[in-house]
Amino acid sequence: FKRYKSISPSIDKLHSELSAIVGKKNAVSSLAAREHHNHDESHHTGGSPAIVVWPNSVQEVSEVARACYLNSVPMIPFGTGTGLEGGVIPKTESVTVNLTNMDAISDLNIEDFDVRVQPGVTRKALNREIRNTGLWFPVDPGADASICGMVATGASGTNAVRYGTIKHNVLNLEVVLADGTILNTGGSKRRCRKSSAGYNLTELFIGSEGTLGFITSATVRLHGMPESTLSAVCSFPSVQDAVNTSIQVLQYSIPIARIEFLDNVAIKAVNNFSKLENKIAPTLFLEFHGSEAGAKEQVNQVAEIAAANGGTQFKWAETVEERSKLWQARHDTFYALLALKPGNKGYSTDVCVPISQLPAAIEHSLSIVEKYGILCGIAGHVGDGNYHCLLMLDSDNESEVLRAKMAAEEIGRKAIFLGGSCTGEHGIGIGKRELLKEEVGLETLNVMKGIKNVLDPRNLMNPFKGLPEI
Ligand SMILES: Cc1cc2c(cc1C)N(C[C@H](O)[C@H](O)[C@H](O)COP(=O)(O)OP(=O)(O)OC[C@H]1O[C@@H](n3cnc4c(N)ncnc43)[C@H](O)[C@@H]1O)c1[nH]c(=O)[nH]c(=O)c1N2
Ligand SMILES: O=C(O)C(=O)Cc1ccccc1
Ligand SMILES: [Mn+2]
Repeated sequence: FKRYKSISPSIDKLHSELSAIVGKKNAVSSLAAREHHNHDESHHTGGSPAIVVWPNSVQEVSEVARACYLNSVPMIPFGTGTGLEGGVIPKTESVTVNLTNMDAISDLNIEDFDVRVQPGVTRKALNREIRNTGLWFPVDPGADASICGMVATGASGTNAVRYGTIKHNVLNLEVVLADGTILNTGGSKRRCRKSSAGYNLTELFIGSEGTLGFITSATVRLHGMPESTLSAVCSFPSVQDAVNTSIQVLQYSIPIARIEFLDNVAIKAVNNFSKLENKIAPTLFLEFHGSEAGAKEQVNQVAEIAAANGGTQFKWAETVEERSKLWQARHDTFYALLALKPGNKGYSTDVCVPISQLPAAIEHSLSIVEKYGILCGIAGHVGDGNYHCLLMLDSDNESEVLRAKMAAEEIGRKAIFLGGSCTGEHGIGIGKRELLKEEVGLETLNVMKGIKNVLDPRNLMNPFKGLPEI
């Protein structure tokens, strides 16, 4: 294989220093390693890292950070690379720190419903490990992402309407700062449900996208498995009818576990990709958790609301297999949509609005994609007011790339206008830095920059991501 030819001699010096810390085979500049770490699952592109390192412990992460810090070389934390905002893509000559070798699950406290995971632990791996405890970890982005990566992006998924996002499920974080300092955001060994002690540094790191430091372990909450789980699909005459149903379900405070919207394009894509036979119509995928009687009561209430909005009778996923096929199809919607136009890339939007504004926001998004002539499928965690338009684009078609970018920006801007956010769960990454400014305002942005400056004064942690330029 070809070795990386550094543009600065300091990279070669740093490479030997890193090899001394993590071992030669864990500090690599081969083309394969560099290419493996030059993309995520988004349409974003950029460069490759100069060196990739695989530390095996928090001490090694700290020493790696210290070496990069002293050599003034940028660092990029890398989880499972499933991000949708280009967060792991180098924009400058950098060292990528792949944290997946650190994959311990420890401190499982069944009575307290909590556990500690290192960055190599994915949400599925954790759930496999604890399957016999009667507990589970509910935060479920479509991909089998690392839990620490989910913390870094402020992720959520289909269960958030009932169980919260990652933010509501983190109790403490161990982090390594750019200069190698190791700290616990809530204090060493803290794992209580509540604390009013000092500033909330745990939340500061949630959604920090690798720009403040490395998350080297997360203490997260677990939940009891429900006694009864019922899943169903319901289709509606219009997008508005489906969305109104989800708003009313929330207004009645029905503790629904999952309420996911797919538009016609997404349903067609999912049918093809996952071999399902749903009616091509605006659709809700639903799930109810509770005692047997409790789940049934929720079903009756939601069925009544759906019927009042013109919804069809529920089509039930009867068996465990059918149920997991249904939710796997929902989790694969991104790839199902991409498969509609092979060779195309998907530009995903991720707006989140107050639920009362969902109908206006979705209607506006549909008018924007029509205006720009972009093929788009919509999938949404409508119970949270969060939905994604996947804008399909041929990356060789300059006009289409530009039109998709403009459409995504207008969709984000409208959400901000409606009191919402340009990103509910994917993060700012490379593409939404200007929207962040519009969303939070200059004063707030300046405080963010001040915090960044204190934690990372040399701007070495994942530069050109998250925040607009300092
Ligand atoms: C098909 C499909 C479906 C979905 C999604 C992706 C795909 C491909 N996602 C997006 C993605 O799974 C989500 O953003 C994950 O949180 C990313 O976790 P990774 O470990 O892959 O982070 P990845 O390695 O991609 O990194 C993402 C960002 O976090 C930083 N980072 C990663 N690990 C870190 C660590 N230990 N310390 C510090 N920084 C770190 C990186 O530097 C980067 O900026 C998603 N998301 C979502 O919220 N809801 C959803 O429904 C979906 N659905
Ligand atoms: O499936 C999801 O919820 C995602 O976040 C990924 C995605 C993005 C855009 C369209 C469909 C799915
Ligand atoms: Mn999503």
